[in-house]
Amino acid sequence: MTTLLINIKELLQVRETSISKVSGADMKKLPVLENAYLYIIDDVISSVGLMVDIEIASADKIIDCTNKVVLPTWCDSHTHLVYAGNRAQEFVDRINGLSYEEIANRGGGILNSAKKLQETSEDELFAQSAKRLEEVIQLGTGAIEIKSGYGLTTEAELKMLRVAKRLKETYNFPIKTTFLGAHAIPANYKGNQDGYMDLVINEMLPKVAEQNLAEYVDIFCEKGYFTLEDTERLLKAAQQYNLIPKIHVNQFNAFGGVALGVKYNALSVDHLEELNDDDISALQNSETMPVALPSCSYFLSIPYTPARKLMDAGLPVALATDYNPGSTPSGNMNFVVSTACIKMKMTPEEAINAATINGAYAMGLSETHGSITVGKAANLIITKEIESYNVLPYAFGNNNIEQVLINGKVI
Ligand SMILES: N=CN[C@@H](CCC(=O)O)C(=O)O
Ligand SMILES: [Zn+2]
Repeated sequence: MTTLLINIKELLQVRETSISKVSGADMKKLPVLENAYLYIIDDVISSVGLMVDIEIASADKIIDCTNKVVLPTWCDSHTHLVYAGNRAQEFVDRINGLSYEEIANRGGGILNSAKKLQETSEDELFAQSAKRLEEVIQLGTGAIEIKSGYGLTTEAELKMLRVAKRLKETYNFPIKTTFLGAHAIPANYKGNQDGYMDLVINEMLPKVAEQNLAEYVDIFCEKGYFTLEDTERLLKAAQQYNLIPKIHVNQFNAFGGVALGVKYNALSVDHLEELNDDDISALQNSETMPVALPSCSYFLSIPYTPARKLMDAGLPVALATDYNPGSTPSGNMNFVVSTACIKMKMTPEEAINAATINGAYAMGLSETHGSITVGKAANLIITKEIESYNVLPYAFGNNNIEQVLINGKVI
């Protein structure tokens, strides 16, 4: 099957040679071909170029992209998309004055989602999650990471990861899975944090590895959740199973989680709403991707990750949704890109780099996704007719996507 996109007004993120990520001042550079074509054979990009140079005369399917922008699909490297029900009541409680922390202390928050998930059958959990996945694909997401962490018992954690695996198989879609058993201390372990860490490390972790259910390991390293000691214990134990860290750090407090992640070669450190100079120094000369989650900052009214500070220090930044029922009930990467521009003062070029190639890096997918490069997966967004790609972040809240192609097929 061959597909030819012609008359593309702007073809974004065209990289002749594959790069793994972009950092610092390079994030301002977004390579664009104007009046371009793109040719797909089966599920991969076969050639790209200017319309004036096109030599391909026919294809099984031709898509006219006059006045439209084409770009690689979004790479959403941080989600909790597999969850049960919602926490709309807590949203209302927050409007009425309770803080995220107060809600969690009353047994709401993550524990509320864990209770719901434990009571939900695997098939029902799959059905709810599949609906969310289908929705975000229509919004232009073409690769995604999914965490466990709303199970908090061995059985429920495994159930979440099995559901993520089934999504991957059912949709033939790039999904990376992360074991986040250390997301919160369940009520029956209150006052026995070490006991819960023992369960995570000695029972959950080996089963996750043995059943090949995750590639990454995560922990919510935060005051009131898990300490630096817990984090180090987990990351050390995970090494023997070759589970790579991608960790929640610095959401509310900065106390050394970033440096610890770097020490254990974390693929990414995520959140970073609070960030100090030591964190920046730790990230310099590391291969760890800082990941910002602006929709979470928006929803919880907490600070935005200082992306400018990171980029000015020569570092890369990736953008992701954090899709989850508590702090970010939205998997919309278009909103993330807009919010990064509007609130974090990222330029459209920086935000698009952060949401494509750098997101791919944060999932270990930059060899196959995240740019328009010959040989990479033909996962593409075709916009509606727009003046330029600047309109994507500018027209926040609008859906400017007309078509999404996954593995070369319009979905
Ligand atoms: N911060 C930790 N975990 C999630 C939110 C969890 C929840 O409130 O359900 C996050 O990344 O924001
Ligand atoms: Zn998260």
